[in-house]
Amino acid sequence: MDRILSSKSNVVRARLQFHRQKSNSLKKHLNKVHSDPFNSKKRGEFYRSRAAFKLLEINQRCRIFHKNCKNVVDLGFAPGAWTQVAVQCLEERGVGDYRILGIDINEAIPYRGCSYIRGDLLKKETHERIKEFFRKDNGVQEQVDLIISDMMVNCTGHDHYDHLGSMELCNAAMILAFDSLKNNKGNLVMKVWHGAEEKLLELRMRIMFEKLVRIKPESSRSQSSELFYVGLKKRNLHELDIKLPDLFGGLQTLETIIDRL
Ligand SMILES: C[S@@+](CC[C@H](N)C(=O)[O-])C[C@H]1O[C@@H](n2cnc3c(N)ncnc32)[C@H](O)[C@@H]1O
Repeated sequence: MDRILSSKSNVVRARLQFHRQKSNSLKKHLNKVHSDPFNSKKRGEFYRSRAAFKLLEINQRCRIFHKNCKNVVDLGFAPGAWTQVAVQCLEERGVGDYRILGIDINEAIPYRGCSYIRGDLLKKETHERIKEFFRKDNGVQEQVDLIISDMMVNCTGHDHYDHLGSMELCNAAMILAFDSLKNNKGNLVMKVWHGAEEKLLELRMRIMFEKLVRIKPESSRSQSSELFYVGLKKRNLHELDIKLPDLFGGLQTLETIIDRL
């Protein structure tokens, strides 16, 4: 009987400890949310997520939403805060005839005046659907002025895996940029998860764009490994005789290309 009672009280003690731990971690989470100055609900803003503030900061630094920016692709659209920022900034600049296409592997609710396609950017079929969207009725293919990518894989918590997943998504965004971004004008914003393969990505971006800016926005949590690469003014790679396989070559190939730019 005594043994049953003591094992029962052990169970009760363990339960209490579990609830205490649970409420401690919940408290920690709530503290983080409440003390976050970029929590959009706290700021009474209308954005669908706090991600909006990162893009606002990037735009402040790089002026990506200018008056000649009309065709925009938002990769990793859901829940849609970056598209909200794009609409707001373009309307403020007086751009009325913009076309914004959001792409996400997950289901999402489109934003007013914008379009959305559910698709995986790692699949060729999604690239084809994006091109189709910007093809006019007379068959003329319109080029894109700006690609913004906030895509990220589901974090495993293992930084290196997450980095490799992010690199794959960045490469897919760069392939889209290679095919669809306007020469001598087009810009690309890309979320990058910091890690070992970043050097390759940086060289590719330096080849593809006249200018590369790396930004860690204040609104991005300091403990997070994310940062943003902004490529400004896409070079005319066709004129420079640089093909896609060259761009995805190894370190030595990339350095040789950079030397002759
Ligand atoms: C950080 S969230 C984007 C937040 C968004 N920028 C906003 O402002 O609301 C990252 C998104 O990338 C999407 N994503 C991840 N892998 C993808 C893929 N292969 N193709 C398309 N979207 C992808 C996820 O579904 C997720 O919605």
